Amino acid sequence: MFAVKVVACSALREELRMTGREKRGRMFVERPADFGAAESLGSDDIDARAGGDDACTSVSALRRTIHEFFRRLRKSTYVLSASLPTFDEDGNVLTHAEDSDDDDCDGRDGGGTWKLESDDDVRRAFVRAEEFFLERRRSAAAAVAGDDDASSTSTTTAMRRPTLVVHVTKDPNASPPPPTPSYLVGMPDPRASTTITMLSFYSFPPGGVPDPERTAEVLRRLWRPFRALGRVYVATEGINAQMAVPTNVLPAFFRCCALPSSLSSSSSEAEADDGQYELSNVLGRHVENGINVDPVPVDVEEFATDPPFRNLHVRVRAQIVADGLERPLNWQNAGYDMPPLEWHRTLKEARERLSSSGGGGGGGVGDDDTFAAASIPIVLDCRNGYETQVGKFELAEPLDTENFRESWDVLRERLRDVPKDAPIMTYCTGGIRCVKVNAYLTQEMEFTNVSRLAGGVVAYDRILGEQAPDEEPMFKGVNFVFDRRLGRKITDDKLGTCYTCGAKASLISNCRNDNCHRRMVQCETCGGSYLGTCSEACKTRVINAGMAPMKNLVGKSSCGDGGPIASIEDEGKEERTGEGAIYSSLDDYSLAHSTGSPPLFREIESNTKRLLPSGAHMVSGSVQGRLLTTLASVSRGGRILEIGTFTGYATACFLLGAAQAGMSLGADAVGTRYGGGPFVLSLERDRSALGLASSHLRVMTQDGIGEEGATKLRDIGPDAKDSFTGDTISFVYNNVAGCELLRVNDALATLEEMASCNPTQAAFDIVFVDADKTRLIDYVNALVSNDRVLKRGGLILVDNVLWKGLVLDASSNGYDSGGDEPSEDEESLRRNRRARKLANKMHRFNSAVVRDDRVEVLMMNIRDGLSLIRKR
Ligand SMILES: C[S@@+](CC[C@H](N)C(=O)[O-])C[C@H]1O[C@@H](n2cnc3c(N)ncnc32)[C@H](O)[C@@H]1O
Repeated sequence: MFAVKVVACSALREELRMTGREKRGRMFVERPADFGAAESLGSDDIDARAGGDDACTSVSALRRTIHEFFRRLRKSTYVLSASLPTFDEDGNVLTHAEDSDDDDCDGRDGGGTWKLESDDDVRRAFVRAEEFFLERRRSAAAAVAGDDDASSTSTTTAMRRPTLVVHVTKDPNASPPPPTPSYLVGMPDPRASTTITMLSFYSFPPGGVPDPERTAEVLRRLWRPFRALGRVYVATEGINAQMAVPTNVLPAFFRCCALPSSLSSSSSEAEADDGQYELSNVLGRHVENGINVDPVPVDVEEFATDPPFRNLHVRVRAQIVADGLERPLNWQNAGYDMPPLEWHRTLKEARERLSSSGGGGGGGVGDDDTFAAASIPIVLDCRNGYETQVGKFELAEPLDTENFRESWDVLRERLRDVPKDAPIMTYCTGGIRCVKVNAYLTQEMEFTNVSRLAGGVVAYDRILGEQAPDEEPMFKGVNFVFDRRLGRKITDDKLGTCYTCGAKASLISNCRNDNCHRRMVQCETCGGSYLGTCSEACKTRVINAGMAPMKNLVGKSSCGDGGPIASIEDEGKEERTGEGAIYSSLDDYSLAHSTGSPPLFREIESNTKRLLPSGAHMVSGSVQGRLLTTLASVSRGGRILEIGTFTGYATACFLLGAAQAGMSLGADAVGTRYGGGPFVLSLERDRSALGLASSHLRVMTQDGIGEEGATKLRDIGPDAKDSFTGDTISFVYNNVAGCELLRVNDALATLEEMASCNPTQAAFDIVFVDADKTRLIDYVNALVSNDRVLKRGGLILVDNVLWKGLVLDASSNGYDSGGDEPSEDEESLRRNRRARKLANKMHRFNSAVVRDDRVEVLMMNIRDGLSLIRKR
């Protein structure tokens, strides 16, 4: 590759509105395979060779690469010229032309530059550049050899490419660019805006969007000059947009969206026919209720730290709101679009009528008869349950759906006995969902007096604030919105209940543990103390993962500032499986879609919590347990060695897997320690643990792993801890797999002994190292130094290799075990120091084992980290 500096002249930059990044830079041009041999050639040879080469060195190849580089460059509007870089006397690359903003555009055929008009010009340019580069390298080398004082800076700089500077200048003969569209004339630079405005709009144009792909393309191009970000969906039924636009260009943006027929803004030859495309058919006058603008713009710095959108995504979708309806309805026939102030008045009067009739009043919802007697409309909140939790209109009934598709069944049920002429008023966040709801009520359910809040709660909030600021809003609490703020406070009422402590609350957030991400209402106090997570477990995970501090959700005066992001895609997003379950995290989801653990294993876990609670966290648990069973079941011989039995959870998992392996291998005899066959040997030093483990395994082997065994396990009492009196105990599971629990003083010593002089014992397929985390490398060494204990090709499993996430920090700087944290008490300080020390050790082990070429390592980020180490 040739590295080439490319520079666009200022006139082009201005015309094409290039950003700093786009106007100059380095690109790479393919280099002919034998070009490097030029070093040994004289300049005549080089010239001769250049004529014969055709790889990169043609005008068209160069233009193609340049075109990719400057995406906005219009073909046939520019010319190319080249020059060599210039150097100062210290050897620094000057290349002043590329750094100057006032370079001219009238071609460069003097002063060290030459035109690139033919393929020969290009080839010669590269040859010249190569020759120049080699020459500089030779003289730099000579300078270093001949003069010890020659600065190394000078040497390296002289050897550094670019070898060529290519100037892209405006072609004076090119036809003039199309006129700037009227809406862009005089528009300020959007980069100069100090605030960003959030806005949303939708359109269900009569006749639909004729060509969604083409429309999406046009919108992308049309909105590019505004530097707008957001998510826009285009479907045959319409357009739905959530956007962030620099505030200083908003008026121009509105003018652009309202254009009757816009596309005179085409900026490349490929776009020449855009003028034919009537954008007014899909935008412009058909944007329902205008553009909903958030009245409180976001500061650019704040926006940049946590942007709700990173790009402008204009995507084609089957529908702009997924409705799940079997047949499409006519979205033009969707009841009365009630302006916000009329809506406000109607509700207020209804409230007064209701209270003077002795009915519910306040925020209550009466029965249909009371409402009918007082001529109270049925007000339906058509948002999902989680949106309604923190705010709603007085008198409104939530549909309480999990997703929009559920609305139809709920509406049928709710309105079954309601007279067809009863007044029904519907609302949602921005109005789009109610277009569909009201079309359904009108066309499928034949209601005749249906209205919807024009522009939804967002428009109501804005228009009431602008036009009737003294009115008390009929909407109480927080309006849930689908951008990073999640909620916008309309009144101080707290309608929600804190997920964590049960107090009244109105802040909505998503749990900061990415694996959980539960959407929840949480009070400020819990938001702070749980670091934006939903539980102690998630908080620990976030701390261990070293996540950046939470955005200041707490302490913000309104939900309109700060808080995590929810995507617009959440709207109508399905969170269910076909069976109707809802999952709050990926962990939950994966668990639910894995075969469950047998009932007996659940009881082993709960017995451990009950009888040896201080060590309960050490149990492998269901997900890892399933993995252990699976690995054992596919092992070559079903022979497993476990180091660290504790209460026998993993032992039981292995025993089940070993038996499965034995059955699929057609083993005809029970496996034993010395004779081979499916067998689990587990080493442990703690008698109480062994007492519980042996009780668990006895039940497993006698009563099975199902409900019968589980019920028996519940009867185990504390005395089981004293039941292990000898040194060993053996079991047989399913007449195929043997199991032995062996009490040892030190598992490492036992292992080293087995590895050095135990030829009679049959080797194992898998060794689970789950004890004594400080000497892991010694365990691995004992297992890989010969094949007496672990078969060649066998697996070593090492648990806790992520050490609660602390290995991350240990890897970046190493924990300072002497560091102190003034706010912590002595005990937690001591625990922290120990944890960090162990994290350092674990990190050293992980680093050493992955470099050991006797093994291959797969570290899995499950539970506390499990490494699968295969002996080569
Ligand atoms: C993490 S627990 C094992 C958990 C078990 N494998 C499971 O998943 O259910 C570690 C066990 O190793 C035992 N242990 C620690 N160091 C040991 C050593 N040097 N020799 C034998 N056992 C040891 C501890 O007593 C403890 O019961």
